[in-house]
Amino acid sequence: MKEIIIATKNPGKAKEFKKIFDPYGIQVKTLLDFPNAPDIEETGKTFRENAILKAEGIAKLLQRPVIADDSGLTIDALDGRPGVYSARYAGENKNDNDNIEKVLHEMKDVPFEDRTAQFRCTIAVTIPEEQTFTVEGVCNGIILTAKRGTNGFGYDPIFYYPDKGKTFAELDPEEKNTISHRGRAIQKLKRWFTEELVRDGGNG
Ligand SMILES: O=c1nc[nH]c2c1ncn2[C@H]1C[C@H](O)[C@@H](COP(=O)(O)OP(=O)(O)OP(=O)(O)O)O1
Ligand SMILES: [Mg+2]
Repeated sequence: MKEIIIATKNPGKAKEFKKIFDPYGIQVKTLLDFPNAPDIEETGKTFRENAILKAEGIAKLLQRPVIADDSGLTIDALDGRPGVYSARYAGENKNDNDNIEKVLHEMKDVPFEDRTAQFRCTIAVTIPEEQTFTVEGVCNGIILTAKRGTNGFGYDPIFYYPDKGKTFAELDPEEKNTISHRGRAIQKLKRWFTEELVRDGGNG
């Protein structure tokens, strides 16, 4: 079986990658399987810079092809915040719920029509001694005034997707993967992981 390393410590992301790669017979390992993996500092100003930092940092250590995902929420009424700070918006030791509460508080006076937002994901792929490339995915939605649903992770309970009439936390995992920023970015990698990965770096 082919195997790919995803340079993430986020269990929600790990689950989504596993579900998407499983039908292709590709086994996903994440940094949750490598407890000694270092924390790569996300010092970049863009999702792309941070995704590259994580993919190249871990590929260098493991000397194997590595994928990294840097993602987050950009809210128009907040001038694009939380953006690259999405994971630490309420502070370094805060959790998903604290981040949601901070966003809801900052948006308490913003009317429905101005609550537009985007989930954004950049995926970087590093092949050691060869190259790094990136793909991106975006998903448009609206920030609700209270949480709805219990699936997913992160900001999913307040991200409403009008086409489905549901928040991301109300969607089934499969349904989320077909429309999400991450699912869309992974779609763009499909040729790479169905052809190239199998040919020359899969460690299968
Ligand atoms: O589908 C999503 N549904 C809800 N929230 C999401 C999603 N995708 C990203 N997000 C939020 C979670 C976190 O607040 C930030 C990602 O930050 P980001 O640095 O990329 O990930 P992370 O620090 O959680 O794990 P890691 O860096 O080890 O991959 O955006
Ligand atoms: Mg992170």
